[in-house]
Amino acid sequence: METRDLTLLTDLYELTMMQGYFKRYKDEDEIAVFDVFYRENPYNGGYAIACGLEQVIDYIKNLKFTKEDIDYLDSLNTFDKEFLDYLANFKFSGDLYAIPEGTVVFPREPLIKVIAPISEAQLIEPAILNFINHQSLIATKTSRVVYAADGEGVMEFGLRRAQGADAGTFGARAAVIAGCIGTSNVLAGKFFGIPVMGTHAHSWIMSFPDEYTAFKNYAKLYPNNCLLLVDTYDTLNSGVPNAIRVFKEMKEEGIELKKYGIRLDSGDLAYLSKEARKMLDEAGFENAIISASNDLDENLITSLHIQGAKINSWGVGTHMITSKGWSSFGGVYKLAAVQDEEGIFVPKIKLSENTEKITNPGNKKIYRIYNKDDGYIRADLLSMNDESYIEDKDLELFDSVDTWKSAILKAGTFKLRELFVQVFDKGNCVYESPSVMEIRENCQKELATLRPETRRLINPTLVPVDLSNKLFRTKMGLFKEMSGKVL
Ligand SMILES: Nc1ncnc2c1ncn2[C@@H]1O[C@H](COP(=O)(O)OP(=O)(O)OP(=O)(O)O)[C@@H](O)[C@H]1O
Ligand SMILES: O=P(O)(O)OC[C@H]1O[C@H](OP(=O)(O)OP(=O)(O)O)[C@H](O)[C@@H]1O
Ligand SMILES: O=C(O)c1cccnc1
Repeated sequence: METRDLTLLTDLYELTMMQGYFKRYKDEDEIAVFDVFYRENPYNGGYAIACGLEQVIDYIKNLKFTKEDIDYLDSLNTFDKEFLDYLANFKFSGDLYAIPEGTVVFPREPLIKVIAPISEAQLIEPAILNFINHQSLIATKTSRVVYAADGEGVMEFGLRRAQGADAGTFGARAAVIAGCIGTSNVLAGKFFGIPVMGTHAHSWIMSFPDEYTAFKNYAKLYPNNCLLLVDTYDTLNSGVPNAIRVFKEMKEEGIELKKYGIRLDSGDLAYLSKEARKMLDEAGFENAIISASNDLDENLITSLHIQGAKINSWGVGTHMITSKGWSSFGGVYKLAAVQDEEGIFVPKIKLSENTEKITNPGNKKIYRIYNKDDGYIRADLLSMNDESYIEDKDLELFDSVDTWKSAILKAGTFKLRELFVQVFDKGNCVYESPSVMEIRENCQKELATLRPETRRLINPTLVPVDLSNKLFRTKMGLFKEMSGKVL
């Protein structure tokens, strides 16, 4: 897709702090480590899906203050000439590490780590959080809807109800990554190379003198993709009989309908789908698809399955694209370390009355630990960047919240994988994003590494995100040092 200049997509306080850092350090900024992480799984689920990295990459690659940007900032009467001259030559010069898109992730582990001069790292905070928070939320919501659909295709229909054009378009990207088979959003199809699909609206039926004529015209025009919306007048007395009449006539005329069936968009979807299934089967159209839409979400789809609904294709819009019921992913960007004169990263901690909100200090990395026998994720391990762990040595894990809890994993019972990939090296992009359809495929594999008990929609078993011995000791040391101290 075309690149956009989003350099001013930041909060004013980042720029005012930047000017302060600039005056303080002049030639060489202090190098800082910032972590992007979230604290609570959306919908009280068992996981989230990391999404939005490609947009972070595009944004950072295109960071550049234009003359118009500088003139605008000048007009705010807040920034001096020396600082504006510095901005005019600004380029991101830092490193960035990330968990690849489509990976399942858990609370309190960094999805992205930025190591950069503090002013640069500060500027990019809001945009990074904007991309990651939005797409990770929609991807996580979608994976729940797709889970409920249990192998039946889910089409993303949300554009018209999304909170703006970006939400509709990047939301469609996230939805396809998390398992939707396609989207009705044509711009998203063009930008991201994802399948576009759909049926037709009530207006098509209403524009003809009668329902039969509307169906017939549609079927003749689109014999390869002919899902007829049957609820405009009377689903069982008019819509389904007219659809069957058209399917029969097309057959008699020797026109093969490839993908065909009906869409239900109102009324009791369980009852109507069962009745429609009987009518279609009796007429010899056993392979006709029955698609349903109308304010669906994971709970309604689950309920419709329990009710024995004969629906085998789902169109989901409003509730998925707006993540109804969980309005924000809640991702944050927190300082974890600063580099001293010797180049050593000095860990920093943010205290809180709420132990869950105390940050994990230091320049860190993440190991994912899989059970050797069944391949499921056993835990994630946050460690300091200079530590390394191997599979043939026992592994000690400390709980990151209830720090008195620890466990030892026996060597040979687990497999390890480091989650971070390097994305920027001294300002140069060293990572190529896979295509959206490749990320989608990878996401399916990722979801299969979650135990069914973690994937379920209600009261899932949580995956622990633990600390290494060194990180645990660093955290405790800083905690003791800082608490009670008036700073
Ligand atoms: N069998 C069912 N069990 C639970 N919920 C259902 C069932 N069938 C439909 N629903 C849901 O009930 C809600 C209301 O649907 P209904 O069609 O009655 O109202 P509506 O959307 O206001 O109708 P209309 O589109 O005709 O204005 C929708 O979210 C729909 O998905
Ligand atoms: O219910 P959602 O999950 O948001 O799915 C998208 C909805 O958008 C359309 O309705 P709309 O009334 O906008 O247009 P229509 O005339 O095509 O039904 C469609 O028929 C779905 O009901
Ligand atoms: O193609 C469809 O059926 C469709 C597209 C957008 C919204 N609702 C339905």
